[in-house]
Amino acid sequence: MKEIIPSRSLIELRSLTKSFKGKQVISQFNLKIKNGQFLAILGPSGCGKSTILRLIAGLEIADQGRIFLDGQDITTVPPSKRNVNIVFQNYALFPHMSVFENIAFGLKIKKQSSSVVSEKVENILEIMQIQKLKNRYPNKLSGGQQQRVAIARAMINQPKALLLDESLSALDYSLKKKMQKELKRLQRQSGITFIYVTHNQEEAFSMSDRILIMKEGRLEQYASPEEIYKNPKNLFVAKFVGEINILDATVVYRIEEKKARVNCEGLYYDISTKFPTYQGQKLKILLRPEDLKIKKIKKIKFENKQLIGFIRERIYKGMIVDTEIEIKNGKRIKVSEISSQLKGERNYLLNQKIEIKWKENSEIIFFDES
Ligand SMILES: Nc1ncnc2c1ncn2[C@@H]1O[C@H](COP(=O)(O)OP(=O)(O)OP(=O)(O)O)[C@@H](O)[C@H]1O
Repeated sequence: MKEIIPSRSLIELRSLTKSFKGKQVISQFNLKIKNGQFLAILGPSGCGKSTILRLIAGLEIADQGRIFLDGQDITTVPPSKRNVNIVFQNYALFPHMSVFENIAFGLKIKKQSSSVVSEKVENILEIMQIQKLKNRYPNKLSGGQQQRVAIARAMINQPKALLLDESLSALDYSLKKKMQKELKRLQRQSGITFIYVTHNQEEAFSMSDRILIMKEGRLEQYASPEEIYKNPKNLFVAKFVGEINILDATVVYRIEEKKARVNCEGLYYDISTKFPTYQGQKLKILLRPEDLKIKKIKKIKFENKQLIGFIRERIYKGMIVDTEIEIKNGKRIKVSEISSQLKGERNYLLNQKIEIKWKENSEIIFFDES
C-alpha cells in the first residue's frame, strides 16, 4: 500500500438526475472527486446522499447524466465491473462464513490462487488489526469488529474508491471516535479514495479532506471543512455546520459600496460586506458562539460592537462555558468561551445584565432571503 498524492479527478459526475416514483431526488448533480481524498457527503435525512453513493456504485442507474471513473464512462457498467466497493451501515457480512472467508470472498470470485488469497487476507487482517478474529463467525463479533471485517472485505480487491454509507452510525460513542481515527489512517495508508456518507457533521469534519453539503438532491457547497465552516455559501450551510447565532440587520446608510452602517438588533455599527449594499436592505448577520465574549457593562459606546442582554443560562462543560443571553427582542444568543481564558470573569449571575462583544471580521453576512 503506497501513499498517493491527490491530483487528477478520479470520479466525475455530470448532470446526474434520478427520480423515484416520479419524484426527483437527485437534480442536475455535478461533482469532481480527486484521487486519494477522503470526502464526506453531508446533508439532512432524505436529501439524496445514499442515492449518490448507490449511483457511483452502480446499484442505481441515473435517469440522465454520466458517471466517469478514472476517465472512463461507467454510467451503464454493472456494479461488479466498476472497481468501486460499498460498505453498508449494517455491514452485510455473510453469516455462514468465518472472518477469513468473508474477506477472501472477493478474491475467490476472481479465481485467485489459494496462496495469493492467503497472503492478501493476512495482510489486510494485520492492517485492520483483526488477525485474532480470523476464524470467528460474524455472530461472535462486536459491532466494531464487524465493521472492520466489512471494510477489510471491501478493500481486499484494492478498489479505486471505497464508498461508506453511514458505516459508523451503529457504533457507540467511544468506539465511533476510535473508528473515525482508524478510517482516516486507513485511507491515508491505502491511498484509496474514500467517500463517506453521514448526517453527522462532527464525523464529517473530523475525517475529511473535503466536505460536500447536500440539500434536496442538490449540491450546496463542496469545499474543505475549514472553508465550509468559515465561509458557508448560504444560510442553509451555515446553519447545518455547527451552532450559529443569526441576527437581523438593516442597512441604515451606505458608507462605501461594500461598507455600511447597520442597525443590528437595535445596535448601530459599521460592517464590511462581500457584496454592494443599499439603504434599507435587510441582512442576516451570523456569529459563531465561539467568536463571542460576554463582559460586564462598563460604558455603552456607540461605536463598540456590543449587544446588551440578560444571562438566562450558564453551563460549565469543563473546557467550555456556554452562556445563553436574552437580548431586547427576546432572541437568545449563545456564547461559548474557553473556561481557562475566563480568569476573573467566571462569576456572572443568572439574569445579570451584560454585554456581548465579538471579534473584528468574525461576522458572516448574507442577504435576507426570507
Ligand atoms: N429505491 C427507492 N425507491 C423509492 N424511493 C427511494 C428509493 N431510494 C431512495 N428513495 C427516496 O429518495 C430520497 C433520497 O433518499 P436517500 O436514501 O438517498 O437519502 P439520504 O440523504 O441518504 O437519507 P438518510 O440520511 O435518511 O439515509 C428519499 O426521499 C427516499 O425516500
